[in-house]
Amino acid sequence: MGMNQTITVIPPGVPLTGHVSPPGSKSITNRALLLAALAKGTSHLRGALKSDDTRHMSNALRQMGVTIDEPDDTSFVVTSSGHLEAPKDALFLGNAGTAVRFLTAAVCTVNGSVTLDGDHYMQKRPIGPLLEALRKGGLNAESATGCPPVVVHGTGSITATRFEIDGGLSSQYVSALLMVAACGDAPIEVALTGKEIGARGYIDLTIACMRAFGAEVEVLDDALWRVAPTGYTACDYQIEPDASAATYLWAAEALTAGKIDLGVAGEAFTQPDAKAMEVIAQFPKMPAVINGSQMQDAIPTLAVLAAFNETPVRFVDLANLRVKECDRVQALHDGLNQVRPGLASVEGDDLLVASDPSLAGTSSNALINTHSDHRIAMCFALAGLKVTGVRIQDPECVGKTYPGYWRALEFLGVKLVHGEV
Ligand SMILES: O=C(O)C1=C[C@@H](OP(=O)(O)O)[C@@H](O)[C@H](O)C1
Ligand SMILES: C=C(OP(=O)(O)O)C(=O)O
Repeated sequence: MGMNQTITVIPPGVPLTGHVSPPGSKSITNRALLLAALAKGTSHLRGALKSDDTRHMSNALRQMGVTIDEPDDTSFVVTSSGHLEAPKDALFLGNAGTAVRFLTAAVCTVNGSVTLDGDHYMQKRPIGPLLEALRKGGLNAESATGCPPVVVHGTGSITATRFEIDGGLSSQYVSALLMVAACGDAPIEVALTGKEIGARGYIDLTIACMRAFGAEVEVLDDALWRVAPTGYTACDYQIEPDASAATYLWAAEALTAGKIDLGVAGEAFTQPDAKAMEVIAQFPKMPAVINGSQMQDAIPTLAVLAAFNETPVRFVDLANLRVKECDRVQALHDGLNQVRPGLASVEGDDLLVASDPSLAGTSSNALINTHSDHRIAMCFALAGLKVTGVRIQDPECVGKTYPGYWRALEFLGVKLVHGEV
């Protein structure tokens, strides 16, 4: 499989019904793996995601002396001395934003030099603000381009008492600093500067996970946190299913008027993208304006759903989507216009989806350039449930966060045709 491979989704013509569980949360798995690696002793992580992103995180931690066993498809058993050792080779982290950002801060605890690199997509994803914050905190972290590769020279201790971070481009910078802050020599304040950050819910996830591993985090106000120098304590940790993955199943259900049992109630999710459920439940009467800032990874799902809505939808506050695995505003625009010319337009960072309920049942010759972005592949498969002829390029890219995605659709009765371009 690769860039030349395609999957064509055959519209099922019937409501999709059945039981399909989304995999474990990527965001929580990568936080828990890191915190378990920073804790002395053995932690059992259950309900975890096994995918490219969590493989990159776990392999990097193994390179730094942490033992990670995988007794089954959804568990990691992490045994650590509580300290990360300098790795012999560079850490290769693919296109895993969480792994790159969280580890860039965490490896400041290493006594020695660490190089963190990713694939050519990752080498275009900005990390400058995080490096700047670490440097102002007295740490030595640099990159020639403002993107990976990053080189960190650690002394084995963190003497900073305050980190200041502009999280306007990515909330992951803030999460990264909060998590490493518990490993400081003294209490560390983490303060937001600059613009409002995107999905605050990811900061809540970070703090919840830190507390589960024994950290003490005080929320002083909505732009300031104080983290005590407790380090982390090993624990047994249950990871909830992935809310972003759930959005595709919720949307598939709405589009086909089906009934898909995810085995978990929407209200049970603590991840930001669970907010999309309320919007999906309104289909085909979705709101005229949808703000993407607090559920950014769900926007591709909602944008494709909007194409079948009764009325047009304007997606606003999407600047952050331009620095994801690809420029998602552009990729959604291009893909929707492949499905039917005129379906989408872009104004600044807003995406306007023209919407047309009569799109369902039509044919197209759409070839979706996914740019190897898992979310672009997964969301356009939804268009294929209603429009004949939608071909998704590089379908294996779903392995970043949802390796079982195509199997899940097949399990629900969707026929997929494999081909090549
Ligand atoms: O903290 C996290 O787990 C994530 C935060 C978000 O990134 P940004 O903060 O860069 O928007 C999100 O898009 C990403 O998939 C996961
Ligand atoms: C943006 C994403 O991932 P990350 O930033 O963790 O690479 C995503 O999963 O949609």
